[in-house]
Amino acid sequence: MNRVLSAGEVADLLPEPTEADHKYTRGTVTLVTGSSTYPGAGVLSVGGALGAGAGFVRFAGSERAADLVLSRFPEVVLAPGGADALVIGCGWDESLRDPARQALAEHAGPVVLDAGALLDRGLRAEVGTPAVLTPHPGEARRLWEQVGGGGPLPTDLTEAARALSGATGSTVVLKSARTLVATPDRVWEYRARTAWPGVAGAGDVLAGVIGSVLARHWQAQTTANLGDVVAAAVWLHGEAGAHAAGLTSAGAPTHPIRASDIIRGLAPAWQSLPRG
Ligand SMILES: NC(=O)C1=CN([C@@H]2O[C@H](COP(=O)(O)OP(=O)(O)OC[C@H]3O[C@@H](n4cnc5c(N)ncnc54)[C@H](OP(=O)(O)O)[C@@H]3O)[C@@H](O)[C@H]2O)[C@@H](O)CC1
Ligand SMILES: Nc1ncnc2c1ncn2[C@@H]1O[C@H](COP(=O)(O)OP(=O)(O)O)[C@@H](O)[C@H]1O
Repeated sequence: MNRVLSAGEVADLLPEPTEADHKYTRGTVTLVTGSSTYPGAGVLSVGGALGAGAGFVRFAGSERAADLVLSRFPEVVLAPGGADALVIGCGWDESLRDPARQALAEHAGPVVLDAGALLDRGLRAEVGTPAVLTPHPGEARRLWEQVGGGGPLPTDLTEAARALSGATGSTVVLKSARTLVATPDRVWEYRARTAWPGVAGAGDVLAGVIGSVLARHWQAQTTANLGDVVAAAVWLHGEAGAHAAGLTSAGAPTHPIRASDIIRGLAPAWQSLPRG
């Protein structure tokens, strides 16, 4: 039976900052995303990281993407420095491999590998645990072939996510209308309340959101289960998409969205969490 987080459980996993918090205690994230081929993915992943509560966001993608990121989000820092969590891969091309390796060499915390980065064997091998891989179904099939899964990837999404997690030893986020988060021994599920978030760039936003939530937990050294933390991030992103599409209550009429709208939906999704 897949675990489905309640809004109350998500609220506990996404705590509000306290008076004692400051930008560094709230989690720092570095994103190696947005190649010159796909600069927009850099902007979208950074937007996800900022909108999910990180206190400090660094960007180490291509120069072209960096210009776009700064013009949209001047709060982002380009100077190198440490981070609690790394997000690598959204809008990947080969030019991001060197900055990714450099960031990994100095890093001990959680790493999110998305898009082309999760299919790069060398890079995967350089990531210590905990690693989070975020394939869509096409990437999941290619990853399964790479890790020598034997036979086709199971068609059942739960089995597929579990198999990929077992074969890679990583937490796997298998994305679709139903998103499965799998660790080798457990599976979480988030079922989207509307299909509008299935648009280009939505997964880039998600990678940033996961990195942001992981950074906060790593920095605070919480004892929360990694799968629970990632599942909470998936919930926040999914509910942000629902808010963006106008689905504020069950049955409300909805409308098309673009991935940038999901970033804007993160605030009302966060605000909808039951507190106290
Ligand atoms: N604004 C930007 O900069 C943006 C940049 N982006 C960046 O673009 C890069 C390429 O990413 P990508 O996902 O577009 O292409 P790719 O990895 O080749 O896989 C596509 C193939 O997989 C399959 N497939 C099956 N099921 C699927 C499913 N549910 N969802 C999706 N695919 C599914 C299907 O193949 P089929 O099943 O038809 O054989 C399909 O042809 C990546 O770095 C990304 O970050 C994007 O994020 C967009 C916004
Ligand atoms: N039918 C759908 N309903 C709701 N969400 C969807 C649907 N299809 C895909 N998504 C979501 O959209 C995102 C797509 O991610 P991905 O395929 O990596 O796109 P991109 O690389 O363009 O960002 C994932 O978060 C996935 O859960």
